[in-house]
Amino acid sequence: MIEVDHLTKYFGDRLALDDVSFRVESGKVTGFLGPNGAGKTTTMRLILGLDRPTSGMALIDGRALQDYTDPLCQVGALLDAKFAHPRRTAFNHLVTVATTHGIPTSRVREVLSQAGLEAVAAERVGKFSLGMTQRLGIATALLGSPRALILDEPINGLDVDGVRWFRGLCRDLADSGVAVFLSSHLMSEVELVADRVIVLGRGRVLQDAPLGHFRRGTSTFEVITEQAVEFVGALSERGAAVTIIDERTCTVTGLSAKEIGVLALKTGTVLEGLEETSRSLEDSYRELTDDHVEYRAGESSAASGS
Ligand SMILES: Nc1ncnc2c1ncn2[C@@H]1O[C@H](COP(=O)(O)OP(=O)(O)OP(=O)(O)O)[C@@H](O)[C@H]1O
Repeated sequence: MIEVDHLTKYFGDRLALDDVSFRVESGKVTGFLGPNGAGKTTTMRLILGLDRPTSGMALIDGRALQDYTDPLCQVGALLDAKFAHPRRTAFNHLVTVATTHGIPTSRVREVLSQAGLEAVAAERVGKFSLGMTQRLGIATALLGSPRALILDEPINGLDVDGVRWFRGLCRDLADSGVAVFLSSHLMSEVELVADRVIVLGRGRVLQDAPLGHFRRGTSTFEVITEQAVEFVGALSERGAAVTIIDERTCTVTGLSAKEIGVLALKTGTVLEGLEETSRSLEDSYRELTDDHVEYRAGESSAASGS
């Protein structure tokens, strides 16, 4: 398990992380979402001991990563897509990392197979597409059979096959007890693989919940009735948010289907239609982070403090 405990990080006078705490549990895939500049990479670097926090700490199964003698067997990481020397072959890159960490070459063949890179093992890394480079980065992270995996934007550059492969890999690793922690700025990527989602905005945790929680918050119902005018009044009085579509149709959020049905019964409203029309998870994630976006198209510099 990865424990992040009250991490705060300043770069000069710039506050990048503000008292961030969460857990990444073993046996689960945890998505780490947030807009550009939210602090995802900074958090991952602090967990890996690549930067020092201003305050707080990050622990892997109760100890800082630097305190382990076999860090590669504790945490495998992919932070930078340009991690390998471009003139090395994929095989040689993996062998170099393996031998410097006392890992046998047989493990290199295993991770090449896991990453679907056997056919290109003898090719130079410099010729790899972004997707192949991501696969090699993930293979490298897997070398030490680690108990936790930290992957920064791993889906970036993967094609449809690659995403399917990655989803299966994450599931298998989590099922074998690994704590999988992966970042993205897109909910559409994270919802494919994650059990739990942590949303970061401007250095703060905005949400930390199972994926299903995001789905629950997105239920909208389309209601069709000849008595729409009266029923809209009753729905609003009951605290629902109602949008009138036409004289017979409205959409309702904030109530369950059962609550809408009971209200219709009580008010003598004949419902001709009651259908759930969920918004996408991406919509609810955008809504959550909208006030915390640091960089937007058309803005020349980062907004601050608002
Ligand atoms: N070495 C550094 N020096 C100064 N500021 C930094 C440094 N690294 C990160 N920052 C700042 O810290 C904040 C968080 O950056 P970080 O890269 O962690 O965000 P992120 O969520 O990973 O974003 P992205 O999705 O764009 O990679 C940003 O405002 C960034 O400019």
